[in-house]
Amino acid sequence: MTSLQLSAKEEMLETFLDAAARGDLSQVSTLLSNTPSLINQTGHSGWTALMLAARNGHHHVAEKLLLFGCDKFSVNSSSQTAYDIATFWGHRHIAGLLGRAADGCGRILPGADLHPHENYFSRETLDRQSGRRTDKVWLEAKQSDSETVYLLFSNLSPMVRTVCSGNTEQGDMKLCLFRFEEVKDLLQKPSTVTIFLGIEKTKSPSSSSSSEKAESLSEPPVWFAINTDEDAAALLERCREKNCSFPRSPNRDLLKLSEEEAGVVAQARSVLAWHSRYSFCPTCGGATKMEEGGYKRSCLNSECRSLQGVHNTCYPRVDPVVIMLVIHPDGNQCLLGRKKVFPVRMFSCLAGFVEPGETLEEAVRRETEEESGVTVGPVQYVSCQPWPMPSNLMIGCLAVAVSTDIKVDEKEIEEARWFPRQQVIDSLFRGDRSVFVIPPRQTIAHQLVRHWICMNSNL
Ligand SMILES: NC(=O)c1ccc[n+]([C@@H]2O[C@H](COP(=O)([O-])OP(=O)(O)OC[C@H]3O[C@@H](n4cnc5c(N)ncnc54)[C@H](O)[C@@H]3O)[C@@H](O)[C@H]2O)c1
Ligand SMILES: [Mg+2]
Ligand SMILES: [Mg+2]
Ligand SMILES: [Mg+2]
Ligand SMILES: [Zn+2]
Repeated sequence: MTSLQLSAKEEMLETFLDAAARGDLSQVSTLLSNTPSLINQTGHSGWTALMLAARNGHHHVAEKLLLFGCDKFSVNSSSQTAYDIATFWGHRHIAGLLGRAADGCGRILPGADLHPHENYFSRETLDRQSGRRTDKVWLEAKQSDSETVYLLFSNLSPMVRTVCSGNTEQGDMKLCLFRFEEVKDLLQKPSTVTIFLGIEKTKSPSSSSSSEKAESLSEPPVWFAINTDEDAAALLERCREKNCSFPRSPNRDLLKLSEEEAGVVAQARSVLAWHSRYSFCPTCGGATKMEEGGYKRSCLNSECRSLQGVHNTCYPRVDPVVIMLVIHPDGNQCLLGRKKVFPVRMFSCLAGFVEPGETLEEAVRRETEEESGVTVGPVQYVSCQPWPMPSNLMIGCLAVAVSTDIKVDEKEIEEARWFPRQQVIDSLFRGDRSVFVIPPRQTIAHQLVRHWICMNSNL
């Protein structure tokens, strides 16, 4: 083989890898059809096409490469598979594609059977249809539609019934769903707050049969949530189901819902909580009225500054919180802390509210330093989680420490420690509670720790 031929081959390989990295599906397909041997080859970076597609979030390219039979278990010089790369960069749709347990990935990657980075409270089962919020006529018509679904909240807790599914995805609690006829008297009461949540997402047309297609011509059901101050016991009698209740401890009880229902509750509870806390205008203290299906409050005082221009006081709040898993400079230990209120032996990631005029990276560094005395260098975003207690957005990061001495802020943290990887694996995968207990899987703290362990699972 001449050197000219060799470089032509190399050039083709680099073109192929570049197409995968850019997400150019048609070029990837053409090159593979002509030269199937390209599929698992690595370029000078030591990365395969699948790794590059996984790095840059190109789902279609990853799918095509798998279809052509590429090897998803090959590793780069840092011993990362394409799955590890997709997970690290937060491309959960690709991680899901690569991590399906059926083909043995679960054996290699302990977390592969759990949707990576699809955090609890984050599944969107409703299409929010924000454009409809200003359409009063449509909203009113939908409120009395017999297909419309209502969730009933009392004191910001949704009515649920206890079930024993035995399946963590399905949950041990189910939302009680109501129809217009069952709640129409509540809708008339001035103290009731009713918000529009969205319409049920339709299934993809290609997967539906012809009878389903005819059905889908009518609009899918619309969902609303109601918060009422009516007597809770009387409200429970409205439900046809048994074992109904309004959970007393949202922090604990709302974690028992299915992934789908948790997503709806995250949205509903945060917006309802905003209405219950912001009934007066933050600018002039005047009375306000609800608008836009519950996504706006406007001041009734015609002189109020908040009526001129756009003001964030008129819209529902989201409070950003950084939550970080701080990794020791040796790469093999992580920093976890415990608050006095935590259950015995539970340690979690450090967390704190982002302050005005602060970047996420700075908030991670400041809160870590305040709470543990540890100085942090590089910060990497991983994934986020709506946390409706009442309306936090937990922004999950990995961070690397540049100092290791711990000095806790005793006002907030009782103890913080470096935990070796082995102890974390024992607690996370073997359920060993002798050293420490990790928060439940529904928390982003748990998922960050899992992410760190899985990232390095085949090192
Ligand atoms: N889902 C999870 O895995 C997870 C884990 C840890 C914490 N959290 C949530 O993150 C939140 C913040 O964490 P933290 O308590 O460590 O924060 P933090 O370290 O900033 O300390 C909290 C204190 O900050 C002050 N504060 C500043 N802005 C605030 C705001 N907008 N709302 C309330 N208090 C504010 C208050 O004095 C409060 O006591 C907690 O309330 C908790 O609900 C969730
Ligand atoms: Mg904190
Ligand atoms: Mg703090
Ligand atoms: Mg703080
Ligand atoms: Zn006002």
